[in-house]
Amino acid sequence: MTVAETMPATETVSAKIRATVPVPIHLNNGDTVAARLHTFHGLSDPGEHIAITLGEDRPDPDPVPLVRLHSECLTGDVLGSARCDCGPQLHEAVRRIGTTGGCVLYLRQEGRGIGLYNKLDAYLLQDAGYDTYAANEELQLAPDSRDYRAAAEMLRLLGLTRIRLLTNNPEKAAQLARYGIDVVAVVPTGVFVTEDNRFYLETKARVTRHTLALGEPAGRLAR
Ligand SMILES: Nc1nc2c(ncn2[C@@H]2O[C@H](COP(=O)(O)OP(=O)(O)OP(=O)(O)O)[C@@H](O)[C@H]2O)c(=O)[nH]1
Ligand SMILES: [Zn+2]
Repeated sequence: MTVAETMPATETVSAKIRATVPVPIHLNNGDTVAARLHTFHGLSDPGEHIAITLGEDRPDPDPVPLVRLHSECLTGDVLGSARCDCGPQLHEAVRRIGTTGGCVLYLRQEGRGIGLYNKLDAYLLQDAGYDTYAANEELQLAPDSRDYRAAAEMLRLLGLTRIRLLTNNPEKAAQLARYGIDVVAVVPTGVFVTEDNRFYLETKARVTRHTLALGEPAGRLAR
C-alpha cells in the first residue's frame, strides 16, 4: 500500500516502506525487547527517518497503539547530555511501548530542525544568556522548524492511523491531527528534570506550552 492510496486527494506523495529489519533492543534494566526497524522511500521530506515497531510479540497489545515522535538529539540520545531530557525520554518510550505495543518514530530533526552544528552554536549563545528559542532566532533560524507531515505518512504506511501519542508537546498532536492521524489520547511522557536542564524545560513550558510539572523555578545558572 502506498500513501497516495490512503491520503486525501490533495496529497500527491507516493511513499512506500523500503525495508523492514528485525533488531532486538537491550533496555537499560537488562531486558531485551523485540523490535522491527522500518525504512521508507518517497517521504515528503528527505530525512532518513526510521520507525521502530515494538511489542508486536505481546499477547495482549493495547488496541490503540502508543506512538512517540522522537526528534533526533545526538547529544542527548547518544552522549547522555544533561542539557536536555531527550535521552531519558527515548529510553522511556522504548521501554513503555515495548510493553504496550506501538511505535517510536525516530525523526531526523536534530536541533528542532536546525541541524547539529547550528544547535551547538545555539548552546554557546545559551551559555551567554539566550534561552533555547531566542538562541535560534539570534542565529536567524526558526525557533522550532519541525513539520510532522512525514511522520503522518510513516504512520499511515504502518497502518497506525488511530493512536495514543506519548508527548508533552501539544504541537505534535495538533500537526498529526491536521495530517489526518486520529490521536485519541495524549499520554504524558516523563519529566526528567535536573539542575542542568531545568531552565531549558521551563522555557519550553512557558513558550511552547509543553505540559511539564517542574516544581520550583530555575537557579540562575541552569540553562
Ligand atoms: N535548537 C535547539 N534544539 C534543541 C535544544 N535542546 C534540544 N533540542 C532539540 O529539540 C528536539 C527535542 O525536542 P523537545 O522540544 O525537547 O521535545 P519534543 O520532542 O518537542 O516534545 P516531547 O514529545 O514532549 O518530548 C531534538 O531535536 C533536540 O535536538 C536547544 O537548546 N536548541
Ligand atoms: Zn536533547
